[in-house]
Amino acid sequence: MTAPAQGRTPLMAGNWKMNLNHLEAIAHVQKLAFALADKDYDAVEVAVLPPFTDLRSVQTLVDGDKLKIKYGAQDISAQDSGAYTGEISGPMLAKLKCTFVAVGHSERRQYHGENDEICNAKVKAAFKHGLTPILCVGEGLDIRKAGDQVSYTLAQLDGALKDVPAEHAESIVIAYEPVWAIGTGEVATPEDAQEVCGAIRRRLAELYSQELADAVRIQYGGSVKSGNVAAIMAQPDVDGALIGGAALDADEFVKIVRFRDQ
Ligand SMILES: O=C[C@H](O)COP(=O)(O)O
Repeated sequence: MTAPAQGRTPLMAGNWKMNLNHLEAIAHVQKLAFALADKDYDAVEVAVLPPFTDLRSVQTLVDGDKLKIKYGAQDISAQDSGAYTGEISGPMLAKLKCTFVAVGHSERRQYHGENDEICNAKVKAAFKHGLTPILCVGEGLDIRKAGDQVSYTLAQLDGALKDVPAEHAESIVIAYEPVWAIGTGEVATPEDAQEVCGAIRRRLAELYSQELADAVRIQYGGSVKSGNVAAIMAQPDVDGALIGGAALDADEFVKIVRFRDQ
């Protein structure tokens, strides 16, 4: 087994989006746990990001059976509490022992108007409550066609990390998700993924330090499947994947987690 680049443990996270109710969630996580209950499973960190309504069920299962699977939410409010109908706060997610929370997923940006300022507030809210943000960045098709994918994505990174101190930023996870590859079956080439993930790491070194940049995990997301994950993971600056559609099939997700076996 090859050692993870720079000692970074790969993170494979399944973003279920608005799929699987709390009963289906229990069955799904049990299946993952059974399939991943061996020693190699320690070489990859595995997480699921279910809908809010599933989190208590997943927590009960993970706690009760002492599973190594981690879990988190798909969004977080920038506020701690109060009259914010429909929102879920950092303290609520922390109480559910969430490890991760996705921030700025392109679907939040597209359908809920989340801009870099909002993402910045949400990143800070996550850290305030001991949660690890998985900050999603990435360009749309027009930007890609114009060849501006690196500058566009780095501007999103800069905006979301504004005034985030190094002691927090060192544990962030960045997910590079080109919007044109999400749910389309059109996966970025490994070289496309490396180009932007490498640029993200260089920007982290400029914003903070090389040491911090070397420690941060950068995922690729966008039509990841068992058949393409190994080539993407072979890139030096790709440390995992944020998986949407393929994460809803437990067998397929397990194959992705076991990318080294392919
Ligand atoms: O969060 C996951 C991404 O949006 C990727 O989704 P996908 O694997 O269905 O393309």
